[in-house]
Amino acid sequence: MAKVTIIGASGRVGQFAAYSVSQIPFVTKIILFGREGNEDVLEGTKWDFIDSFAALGRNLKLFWSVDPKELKDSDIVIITAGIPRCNGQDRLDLAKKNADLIRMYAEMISKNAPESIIFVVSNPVDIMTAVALKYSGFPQNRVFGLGTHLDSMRLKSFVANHFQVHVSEVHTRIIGEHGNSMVPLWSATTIGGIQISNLPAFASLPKEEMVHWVKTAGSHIIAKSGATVYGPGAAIASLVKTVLGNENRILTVSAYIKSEVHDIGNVCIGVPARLNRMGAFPVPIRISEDEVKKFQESVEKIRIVTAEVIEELES
Ligand SMILES: NC(=O)c1ccc[n+]([C@@H]2O[C@H](COP(=O)([O-])OP(=O)(O)OC[C@H]3O[C@@H](n4cnc5c(N)ncnc54)[C@H](O)[C@@H]3O)[C@@H](O)[C@H]2O)c1
Ligand SMILES: O=C(O)C[C@H](O)C(=O)O
Repeated sequence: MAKVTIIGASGRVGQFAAYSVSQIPFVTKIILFGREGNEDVLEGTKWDFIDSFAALGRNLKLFWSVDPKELKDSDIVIITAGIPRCNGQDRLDLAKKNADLIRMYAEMISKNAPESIIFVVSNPVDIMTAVALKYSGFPQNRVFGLGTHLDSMRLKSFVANHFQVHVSEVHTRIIGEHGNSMVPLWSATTIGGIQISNLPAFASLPKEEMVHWVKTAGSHIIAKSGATVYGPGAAIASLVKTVLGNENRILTVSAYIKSEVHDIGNVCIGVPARLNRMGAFPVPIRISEDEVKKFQESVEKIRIVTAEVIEELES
């Protein structure tokens, strides 16, 4: 039995995330939360969802609201509200505009659902996670962001295709910024449990092209269809299932690190974390020298923008 609230439920990602979350068997209550003025969209979406539940034989309670009090007793609150980037923009261009909103929602969640877990999706997700952490006042494990989970899924799909294996045979991850400075961890990539560099086909793997595609996948999709929706929505639901199902899977989310990756820390960024009913717990890891260098660069980039955004919020 679990209650999930989606803030930004009138938006594209919020709607598909809500739909994907509604398919998790133990989710029994969903609140589609939106801002005043969007009541009609939320009302229409609610009834559309209820039709889908009838068709699929799902039995759960689903409401919409613009009243913060309805956040009460949420087990997890997903924040998808915020401006998305347009064709040609970088995710970091959204930082200052979305920070005010995330701050407002973090304070609202802290007041109305003080025991919940906050799951940030809005971009730039690493910085918005830091803003949500600061202004909710929640412990570090109870605030995390989608981070590089979606990027890791994108890479996984390419690797599985290249090796002609089912995606479940591929374990790979990308750490760092959900953006240009992301770092693929080939040292932590296995296929069928075998370290990828021990497979002869690794030599012909077009690694650079694959990573380039992962880095540009979001902008490519936005340029063609206007928004990324189904990838993020499904990725969000799989993390919600992992957390609420207390699965203790290790997935790559944006979380506050202290010193887990070669003593680099004091920032929210994409790292492998154990996810369970208490939230996200970064796993101490050791990676190759080259990967550490790139991760450090990614961290410093995010650290600077995070500091600028928080400074502006405080002024
Ligand atoms: N982390 C990821 O991997 C990932 C993936 C996809 C989208 N995103 C981000 O999610 C966010 C939403 O994307 P989308 O495509 O659903 O956008 P959208 O424009 O379809 O929806 C935006 C939502 O935010 C709400 N919103 C916008 N400004 C608001 C304000 N000032 N006050 C209150 N609510 C406001 C809207 O009402 C709507 O519900 C964007 O920031 C986007 O970049 C992140
Ligand atoms: O690329 C975007 O702006 C949306 C999202 O971060 C994504 O990677 O799909």
